[in-house]
Amino acid sequence: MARTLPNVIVTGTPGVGKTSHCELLAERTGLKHISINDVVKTRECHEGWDDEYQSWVVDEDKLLDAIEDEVKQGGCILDWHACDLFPKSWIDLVVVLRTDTATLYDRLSARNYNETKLQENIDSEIMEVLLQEARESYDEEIVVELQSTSAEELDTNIDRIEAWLTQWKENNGSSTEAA
Ligand SMILES: Nc1ncnc2c1ncn2[C@@H]1O[C@H](COP(=O)(O)OP(=O)(O)OP(=O)(O)O)[C@@H](O)[C@H]1O
Repeated sequence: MARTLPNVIVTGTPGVGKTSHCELLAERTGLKHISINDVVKTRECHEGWDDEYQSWVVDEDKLLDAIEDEVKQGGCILDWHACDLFPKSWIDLVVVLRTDTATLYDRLSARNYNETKLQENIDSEIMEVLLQEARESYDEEIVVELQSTSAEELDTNIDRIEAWLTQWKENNGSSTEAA
């Protein structure tokens, strides 16, 4: 069944601004923000807690099962620091947020991340790990890289995604539906 609303992934290194973008985007468009971190925790899609990395060890099959019905209906914004596990057939746009190293360092330090976790995330951003993952997993025309260092960039990014959504609805014959 064709979706009448698209599904969007907002991804990037932890601290780059995914939650900030998804919350604003959901408010402005009516699309549903699905925080995968919350799903993993509340629906127990994990195999326990990793003390070194201070994060859950995710059970990807269980996670996909947990969100499949909802996502297949369309109109979801998937917010996570990984993207390659979501089937291509589910996804219409992949937004990869980026920021510079100094900004990311400040944001993650403010969260009191331990040294291992902080360094791993900084390295990941420098190596463009998420951007590569997105480009390898989805068609290049649906992958968009956006800067998220300033509040102005956040606003511009939301405007761009909103404009893309309007266009998607026109192209898919759902422009008269409520967002
Ligand atoms: N474009 C931006 N301009 C200014 N501040 C930003 C921007 N994006 C994010 N921030 C700030 O950076 C911090 C981290 O943002 P946020 O929680 O949205 O990141 P995240 O990518 O969702 O992190 P995580 O993956 O850990 O959930 C917050 O304090 C937020 O206000």
